[in-house]
Amino acid sequence: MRFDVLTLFPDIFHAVMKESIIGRAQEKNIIEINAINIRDFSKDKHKKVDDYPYGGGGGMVMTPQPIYDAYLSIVKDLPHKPKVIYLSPQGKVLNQKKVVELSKEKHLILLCGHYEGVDERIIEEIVDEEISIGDYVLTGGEIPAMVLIDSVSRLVPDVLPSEDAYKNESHYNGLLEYPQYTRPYEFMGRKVPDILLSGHHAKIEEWRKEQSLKRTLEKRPDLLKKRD
Ligand SMILES: Cc1cccc(C(=O)NCC2(NC(=O)c3cccc4nocc34)CCCC2)c1
Repeated sequence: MRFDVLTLFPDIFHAVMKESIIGRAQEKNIIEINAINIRDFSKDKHKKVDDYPYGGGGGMVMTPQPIYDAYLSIVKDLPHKPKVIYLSPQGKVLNQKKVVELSKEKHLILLCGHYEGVDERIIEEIVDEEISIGDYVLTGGEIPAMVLIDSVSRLVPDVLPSEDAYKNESHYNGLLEYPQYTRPYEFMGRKVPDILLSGHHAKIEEWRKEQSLKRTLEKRPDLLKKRD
C-alpha cells in the first residue's frame, strides 16, 4: 500500500515513519510512505504557501496553486486517480470501520492542512473525502495523517508480525480490552487475579469477555450501541 502525504512539514513523517512496525513494513516494501513538501511547488519567489483570507479576519489560508501542483506531480503518471483524503475538522470522525474500508485501497493521497486550512477550491477540485480524528483543535493535519497511516497500515497483510495477527480478528470486537497482567505475580502488594493462573482456558476466556463488557459499560457505553 502506498501513502503520499502532501504536507508543509515532511520531516515530521520521516522521523516517525521510519520507526517500529511501520518502519519495518516500509523496509519489507509492503508499505510505501512518501512525504511531499507542498512548499517545493510554490511558484512564488519567496516560496509562499499561504495568504490572507478574502473577506478579512485573522489567520492565513493555504493557497491552492502549490497544493494542486504537488498533487499533479503525484497523479500525472498514474493510470488511475488515487483517493484523496483531506484530514480536516470538517471530516467524519475516523473509526475502525472506516479504517478497514481504507485498508482495501492500494494508494491513498493524504492532504494535511495548516494555518486556518486550505482554499475551498482545492477541496472541490481534488479532495474525495474529509476525515477528522476527533473534535479538538490542533495546529496541523500531520498528526491526524499519521494516525490514519498507523491504523490503516496495521491491517495491510504481513505488516503485523504473525503472532500479532490475532489482533485483527478478535482484537477489535467493538469492546474495550480486558485488564492485562504480566510478571511479577505481586507488584506493590497487588496480585494477579488467580483465574489467570488457573490454566483453565475456557474460564479465562469467559472472565476476559466479562471484564471487557464490564469495562465498556462503565467507560464507553456508547460503544455498545454501535455493535452490529
Ligand atoms: C474542532 C475544530 C474546530 C475548528 C477548527 C479546528 C482546528 O483544529 N483547526 C486547525 C486545523 N485542524 C486540523 O487539521 C484538525 C483538527 C482536529 C482533528 C483533525 N483531524 O484531521 C485534521 C484535524 C485545520 C487547519 C490546520 C489545523 C478544530
